[in-house]
Amino acid sequence: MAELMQVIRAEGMTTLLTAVLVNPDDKLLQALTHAAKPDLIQLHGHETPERVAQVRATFGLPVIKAISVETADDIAQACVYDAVADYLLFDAKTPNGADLPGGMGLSFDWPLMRAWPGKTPWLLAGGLSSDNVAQALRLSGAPGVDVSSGVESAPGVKDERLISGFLKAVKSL
Ligand SMILES: O=C(O)c1ccccc1NCC(=O)[C@H](O)[C@H](O)COP(=O)(O)O
Repeated sequence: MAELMQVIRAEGMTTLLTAVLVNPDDKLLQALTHAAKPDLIQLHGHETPERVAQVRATFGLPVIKAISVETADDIAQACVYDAVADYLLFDAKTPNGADLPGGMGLSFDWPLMRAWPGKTPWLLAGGLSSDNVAQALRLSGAPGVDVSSGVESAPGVKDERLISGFLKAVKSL
């Protein structure tokens, strides 16, 4: 973690701590927000717009709602979260039966995001790396990005060299 913070500071960036959770109940959220004091909560499961609003109101933190995307219809249906979540994270849909709903290095068709009509600030995620992030930003029009496995040297192992390369690729645009 110390090395990671050095890399981020060396790139002249600040950090916010985001708690990423899948369909959490209030008990888990209570324990986590108390123990880790995150700056944001990311909901990466099947949370309804009502549940997103409830989490926001109950815990007093900004909420990022992840939207799983495979087709244009998935993006159109995300309108129900517009102005409910503080941020939306458009991520690739994982296959049925996958172990995780995110962090799998899968991409979706980036130009589909050009049809997103919402007003909520949003991020693009899914299969990004220093090699493709410029193209992803250009094709999707995303105002920001999120990355996980593209900066890992092995599953779950973040790599400071890959993180630095990713940050440089984004900052050079
Ligand atoms: O990253 C995980 O391991 C993960 C596990 C369960 C739910 C969500 C998870 N990640 C959420 C993210 O926001 C990832 O950064 C996003 O899915 C992009 O991942 P990747 O395609 O590996 O860059």
